[in-house]
Amino acid sequence: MDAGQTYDVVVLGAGSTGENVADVVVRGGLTAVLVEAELVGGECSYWACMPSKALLRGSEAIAAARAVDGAAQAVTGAQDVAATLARRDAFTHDWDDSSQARWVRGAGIDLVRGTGRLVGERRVVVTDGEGRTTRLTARHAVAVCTGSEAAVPPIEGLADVDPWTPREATSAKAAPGRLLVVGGGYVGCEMATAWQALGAEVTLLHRGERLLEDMEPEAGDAVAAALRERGVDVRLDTDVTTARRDGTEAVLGTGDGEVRGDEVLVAVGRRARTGDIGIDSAGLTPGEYLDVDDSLQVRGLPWLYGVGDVNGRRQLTHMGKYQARQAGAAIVARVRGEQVSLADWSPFVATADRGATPSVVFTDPQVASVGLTRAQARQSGVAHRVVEYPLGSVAGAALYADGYTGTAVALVDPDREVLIGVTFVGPAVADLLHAATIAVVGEVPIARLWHAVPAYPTTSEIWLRLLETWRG
Ligand SMILES: Cc1cc2nc3c(=O)[nH]c(=O)nc-3n(C[C@H](O)[C@H](O)[C@H](O)COP(=O)(O)OP(=O)(O)OC[C@H]3O[C@@H](n4cnc5c(N)ncnc54)[C@H](O)[C@@H]3O)c2cc1C
Ligand SMILES: NC(=O)c1ccc[n+]([C@@H]2O[C@H](COP(=O)([O-])OP(=O)(O)OC[C@H]3O[C@@H](n4cnc5c(N)ncnc54)[C@H](O)[C@@H]3O)[C@@H](O)[C@H]2O)c1
Repeated sequence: MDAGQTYDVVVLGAGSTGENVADVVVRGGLTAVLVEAELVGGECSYWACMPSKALLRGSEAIAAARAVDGAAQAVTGAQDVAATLARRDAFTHDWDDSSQARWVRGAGIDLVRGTGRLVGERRVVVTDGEGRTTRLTARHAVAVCTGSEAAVPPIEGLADVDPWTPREATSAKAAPGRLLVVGGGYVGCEMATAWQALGAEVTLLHRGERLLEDMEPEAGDAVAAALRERGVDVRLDTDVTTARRDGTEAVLGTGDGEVRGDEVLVAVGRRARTGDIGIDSAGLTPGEYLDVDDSLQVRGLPWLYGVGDVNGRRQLTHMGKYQARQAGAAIVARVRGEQVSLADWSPFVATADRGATPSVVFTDPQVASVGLTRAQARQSGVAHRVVEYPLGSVAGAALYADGYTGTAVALVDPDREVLIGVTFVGPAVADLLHAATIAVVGEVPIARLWHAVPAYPTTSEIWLRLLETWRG
């Protein structure tokens, strides 16, 4: 054991969240160390957002060209799978984190490689691959940013089929012949889209009655229809209860009989990566999400913060980075003895986690949403009026793709006349989303939105159509 080092802030986990906590506190004049067991950059850079979107982008570009008469005639060949995988590898830097490690050091943050564990209040011990240990003490705060890992459903025999987790699905070196996907959420829908386009025969097994069940129903319906049109066998209301290998084949048992494939991707959500990080030394239960307040401080432990996927609030890269900015600001302010307001929308709290979280599912069609869905508004008793409009009727969308079909659903608070939720479903709707996020977060009155004039002929004219529909 070395003599140990002391920093103002010790950050456990150098994923996108941890990197941002460290950066914000160092910019605030504190010292910080990042502890990382695997790759600096975490899940998003190497096994999640970046590789999955790189896998999806090629077929999306081809579909966009095929949807424009005149351009479609130029698309005469098939997608080059090897080149697509090579482009994916370029985005992950071949799973080499040296450029991100360089950024960390350049930002004035120290980096200790190895597995960190809490061993008491503000104390962490890091063990590297050779068994060497480093003791770290935080003067002010430890930020736990250890993320999440794939949840494993209780399916009898599942371990025997050696299933893919999202990590294998985003880093595979070749398309499987037949891929069985269990789970019809974000990962299931995106990876079914990607691997079908790259040559696999995909069966998507989803136990619910609709894909993307937490979103507006138009989303799951449109994505299921598009997947089926591309040849994916989408089976809804299908519970997988058993799994086994029959020679090289994977066999999944469902209420409707057996399904056979070469690989199985299990995509049924996440669990907190807190199982072996010593949180029991702080009186917390290993394996559970960290219970934090809006400044991301663990309740009852003022020196401990839980930021990003590890608190289970919103498991999205941009929300982890947002939480990191808010938590970092709160840590710096508390060290300076300044007042930290926990009021909604203060500089120290992650209010947008509740009711204003944007997300995009990068299927084709895409699903871009922020704020509440109809079902969420109903469940929480929030007064709302629904305004809908077909996206394909907007001139910009019709120009974008022949036969463009899509939907916009907006929820308006009828008393305050502000937007509380917006969902767009359609090709290339991702970049429509930020305007909606600004309207929801800014609580921009409908009367003022009439002055936000969309350029003609862009798909953003959907805003005008929604306002006209609201007015009636
Ligand atoms: C397939 C897939 C696709 C996704 N696509 C998107 C997307 O398009 N957009 C989006 O916004 N979100 C996406 N997400 C979600 C996104 O990946 C996560 O929300 C994000 O990576 C969480 O970041 P984090 O820093 O909190 O955790 P992580 O990225 O998991 O980082 C945690 C880090 O902590 C390290 N660590 C853990 N324990 C220890 C320890 N004891 N000691 C030292 N280090 C430790 C880990 O090695 C890791 O580097 C996707 C997720 C998946 C699975
Ligand atoms: N584009 C993006 O932003 C993006 C992409 C991928 C992942 N993510 C993030 O990662 C998270 C994890 O993605 P995910 O798809 O694994 O989770 P998810 O929560 O989106 O979907 C999981 C699905 O699995 C089903 N399920 C749960 N337990 C099951 C069981 N025992 N058997 C069968 N089905 C079961 C659920 O009903 C749900 O439909 C997402 O919630 C999201 O936060 C984001």
